[in-house]
Amino acid sequence: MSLPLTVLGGYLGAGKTTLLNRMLTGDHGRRIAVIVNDFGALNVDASLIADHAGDTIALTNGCICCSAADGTATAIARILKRAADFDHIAIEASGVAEPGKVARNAAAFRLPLDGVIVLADAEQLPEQAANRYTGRAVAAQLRQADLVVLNKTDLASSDSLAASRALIARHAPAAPVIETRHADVPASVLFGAHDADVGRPDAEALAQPADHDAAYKSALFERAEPMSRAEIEALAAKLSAQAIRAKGHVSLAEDPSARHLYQQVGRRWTLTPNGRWGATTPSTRIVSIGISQVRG
Ligand SMILES: Nc1nc2c(ncn2[C@@H]2O[C@H](COP(=O)(O)OP(=O)(O)OP(=O)(O)O)[C@@H](O)[C@H]2O)c(=O)[nH]1
Repeated sequence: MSLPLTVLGGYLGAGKTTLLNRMLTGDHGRRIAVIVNDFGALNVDASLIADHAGDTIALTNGCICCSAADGTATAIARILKRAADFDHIAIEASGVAEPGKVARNAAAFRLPLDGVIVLADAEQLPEQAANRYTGRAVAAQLRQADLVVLNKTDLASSDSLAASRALIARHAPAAPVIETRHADVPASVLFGAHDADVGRPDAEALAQPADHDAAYKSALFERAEPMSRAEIEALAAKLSAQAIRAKGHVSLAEDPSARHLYQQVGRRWTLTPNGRWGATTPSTRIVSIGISQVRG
């Protein structure tokens, strides 16, 4: 029995986990097995994924379209052993992965590809596309999309929204585009994104070797003692100057019993309560991804 596969791609912080959670909690009755791949040493995404009727398999340390491709194969094989328990497989690729390559790696299992959905950050896309380090990856991701979700329209200025639309039209001219806040895409659009008439992975781009593990560096900031809000602000200033994306949990001195979630995309960061520590020893662990390493 084979299960339809959806690959969620898109650059670091574009909203893939947010969209995945919508897929998992949507009122569509499908039981979804999930494979998530975080680039850094912590699989923060796995801890942010909503409760759902399927399984979540987390793959860390490497990008699943290149070095960790074997991990994907093992994860898919594990899911297929219990295929009767699921209706669908969703893979959230890391933010630096080429989702078309992830879909191609999964093709060995003869899973029907339901769609490659690529998220784009309406606020940051123009800058990411113009950046000499990130531009190629962002363009390749868009070219591989069956459906583009232009997300974070609430944060984007009218100029960056217009520039984002133009970039998508250039790199993914055949793909339908849906503009969203907080990846609010209806289930009817989420499933069945792959249509024979729309864009498909760019064969030339897929043939090129990728080595994202060499191009990007991930660093882990760890602190056992609780950190004050002022210390977090100072850390955020440093991280946002050096890292494209950072996320992790924070032990906040001002609110020691609550676990806090640090999320940073580009220069924008948030710190929000995220459950309690429970049996886990409170500590701060933030993984950052950038072109250069960040040390605490
Ligand atoms: N304001 C705003 N924030 C958003 C929106 N979508 C997602 N976010 C926030 O942006 C941050 C990154 O979202 P994620 O869904 O984790 O992004 P991601 O693509 O999974 O990130 P990586 O896996 O690290 O590449 C989180 O803090 C989200 O809550 C949106 O439309 N508007």
